[in-house]
Amino acid sequence: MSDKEKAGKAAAGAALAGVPAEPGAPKADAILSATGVRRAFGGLVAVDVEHVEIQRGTITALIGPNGAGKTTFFNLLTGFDRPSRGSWDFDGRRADRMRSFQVARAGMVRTFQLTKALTRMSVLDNMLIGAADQVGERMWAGLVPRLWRGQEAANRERALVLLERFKLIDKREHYAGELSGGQRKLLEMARALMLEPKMIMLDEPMAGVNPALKQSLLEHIKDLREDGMTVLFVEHDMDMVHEIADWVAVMAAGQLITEGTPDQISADQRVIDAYLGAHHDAAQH
Ligand SMILES: Nc1ncnc2c1ncn2[C@@H]1O[C@H](COP(=O)(O)OP(=O)(O)OP(=O)(O)O)[C@@H](O)[C@H]1O
Repeated sequence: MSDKEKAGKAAAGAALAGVPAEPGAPKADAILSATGVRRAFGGLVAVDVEHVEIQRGTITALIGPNGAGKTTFFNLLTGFDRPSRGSWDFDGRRADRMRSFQVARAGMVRTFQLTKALTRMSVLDNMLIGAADQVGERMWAGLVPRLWRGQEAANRERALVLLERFKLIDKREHYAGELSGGQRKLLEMARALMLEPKMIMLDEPMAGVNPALKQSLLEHIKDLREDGMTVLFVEHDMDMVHEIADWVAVMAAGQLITEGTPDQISADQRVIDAYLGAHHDAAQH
């Protein structure tokens, strides 16, 4: 472990010391604080979170069985979906009425899986529209030539620095579709960083990544914290959660059922039941 990583982990641990392992636990310095967030699709309540706070400068994992509402909750917080009710503050500003691009501008940025349209663009073009796609990828894809002309040199410079950091610089003129699964994940993260976020939200950053690249991705995620960012990520792989998360929030059937350190969560009977319950249900279908 590098000195920088040790310092980052220790600072995150100190910030969370004494926070009770219970849903909605207050944090000393919450960058995000959400209350009464509910999203129903017809009769199905996908998200019903009473209260949650995310401590600034930490890596928080959001876990829960399939269909727990994790992705829907991400979509709500980042303005890509609208709640049935609820409110939240991000970095001291009311954010629940913001549109997705306003949320991104305020500093809360999520990664997106590379869609078909993006895989047909070069890696560098993907970076240059990295900021823009938070307002709707399809709309912006058509504007790339104009962006190219109008772009500031600073954007290009930043893109190249990030591609270097994520070891994708040699691929900059390649189609994104030519990248391996792991390299795509790196590109998704690098694109989100074009916006210089304060908080980055990663949806299953390890899905489809081979073991060789997993370690490198983990290091990149820790670096985000060491650079002062707050990280919230959805993940199913508990080994990974143990390795990098300072804190874990658990959702089941739309609700936040508990929070705590990775060790506390692994030992929590409610968490074990939630996962076993989900498997049990699946087995019955
Ligand atoms: N647009 C939608 N219309 C109707 N139902 C939806 C919609 N989006 C999500 N749902 C439902 O809401 C519930 C929560 O889904 P969500 O994708 O948020 O769960 P998740 O925890 O991210 O699951 P996974 O781990 O499988 O990705 C599911 O029952 C899902 O079928």
